[in-house]
Amino acid sequence: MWTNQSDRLILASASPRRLQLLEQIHVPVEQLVVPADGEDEPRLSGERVTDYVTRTARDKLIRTQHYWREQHPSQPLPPMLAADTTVAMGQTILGKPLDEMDAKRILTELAGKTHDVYTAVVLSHDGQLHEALAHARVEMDTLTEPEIDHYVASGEPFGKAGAYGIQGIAAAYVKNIEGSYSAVVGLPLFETAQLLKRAGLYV
Ligand SMILES: Cc1cn([C@H]2C[C@H](O)[C@@H](COP(=O)(O)OP(=O)(O)OP(=O)(O)O)O2)c(=O)[nH]c1=O
Repeated sequence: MWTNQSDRLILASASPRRLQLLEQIHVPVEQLVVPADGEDEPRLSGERVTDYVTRTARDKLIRTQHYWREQHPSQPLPPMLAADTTVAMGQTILGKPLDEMDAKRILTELAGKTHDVYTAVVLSHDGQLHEALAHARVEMDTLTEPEIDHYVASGEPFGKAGAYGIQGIAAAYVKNIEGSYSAVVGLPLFETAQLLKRAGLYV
């Protein structure tokens, strides 16, 4: 249950999935989308996947805090949450597909193998930053070329890390998952609730 009667949570994200997931656990939430290019953040050289995903979530939060302060110069900052979801095979990141060819390349890489999905969540409240990292292992079925072509033509892979949506058609291709399902969809609900509780915003 949300404890803060005066403030809603500002969701620093354009993702409709993250909004839905927060609503699922009854967090009163308002989305604030800072104009961005929608492309993946560049990775620093030698940066570990877990560091990359955490840094990216933190950057999204800080960018949105700046934007909010510009719009509301004399008001205190409300609680704000950002997240980043990254799909990886070992230390190789399989980002959002750039086009159809790229989506096919990514799906060919994932087919018949197990990969990692990491979602980092960052929450700011009362001048403090709370962070969590959730992980899942996802086993993808083998996929034929016509299956991949058909899936890419559905449009579902676009705007999604790893070029698939487990909450959509891709559920038919996911053989097994270990770890947080909601982390794969974009926001790990258990870890998010823990962060909100730690900040005194949720009981
Ligand atoms: C693997 C997987 C990813 N995704 C989505 C979750 C994220 O929205 C997206 C990963 O991109 P992100 O960069 O984490 O998020 P985003 O660009 O959608 O939103 P924002 O940066 O504004 O918060 O991929 C699914 O919806 N289902 C899946 O199964």
